[in-house]
Amino acid sequence: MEKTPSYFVTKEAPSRLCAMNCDTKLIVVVRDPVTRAVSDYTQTRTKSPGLQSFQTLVFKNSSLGVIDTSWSAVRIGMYAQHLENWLQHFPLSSFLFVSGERLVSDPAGEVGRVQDFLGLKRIVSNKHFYFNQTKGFPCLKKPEGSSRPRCLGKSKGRTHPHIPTDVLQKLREFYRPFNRKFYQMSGLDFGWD
Ligand SMILES: Nc1ncnc2c1ncn2[C@@H]1O[C@H](COP(=O)(O)OS(=O)(=O)O)[C@@H](OP(=O)(O)O)[C@H]1O
Repeated sequence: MEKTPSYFVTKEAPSRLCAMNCDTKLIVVVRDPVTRAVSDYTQTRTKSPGLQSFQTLVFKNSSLGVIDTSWSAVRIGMYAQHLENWLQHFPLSSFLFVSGERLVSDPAGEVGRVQDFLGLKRIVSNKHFYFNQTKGFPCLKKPEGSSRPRCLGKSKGRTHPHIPTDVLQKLREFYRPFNRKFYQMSGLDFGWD
């Protein structure tokens, strides 16, 4: 098993992976691309505190409101385009799409789907999670080999900066056709718009 978010958006990844093993099972965690873009920006800004504002980076031309698709924070969320590339090499049945939103609201349910997809016994269930009020996210009650609860690290679940509503709205409109196409291709409606 291996994971990195960049596989999904790397042009050469599907052909290379298929050359290695075309029966590989593929799990893709997707969340609302607007929130994803802000999350991505938040992450980059942590590493480069002098980074320009989100609204400066997201537009190619702010007066015309043209979204800059060359900005990776935007490009990665164009899921339909990336999936199209993967479907040249892998059948849809090789994929499990995990909802990033449900991973937070119902972690056991989403992990249950992962276990089924991988042909594993449903070992992880509701009883393994609790909602940590301080973190604001679900955490593991008792990870294997430890007697103490464990949440994901500080870099997961950071507070996002405030982005003006009209900017988010423009981005939401931009993503709508890509989202619709992604729902069609995957056969799943993630309800992002
Ligand atoms: N249980 C739990 N605890 C903490 N965080 C959770 C959890 N479940 C999902 N998330 C969401 O995971 C987001 C970070 O994941 P990334 O995809 O950025 O991770 S990575 O790219 O693989 O490093 C992170 O995004 P941000 O909120 O933008 O930080 C979280 O919203």
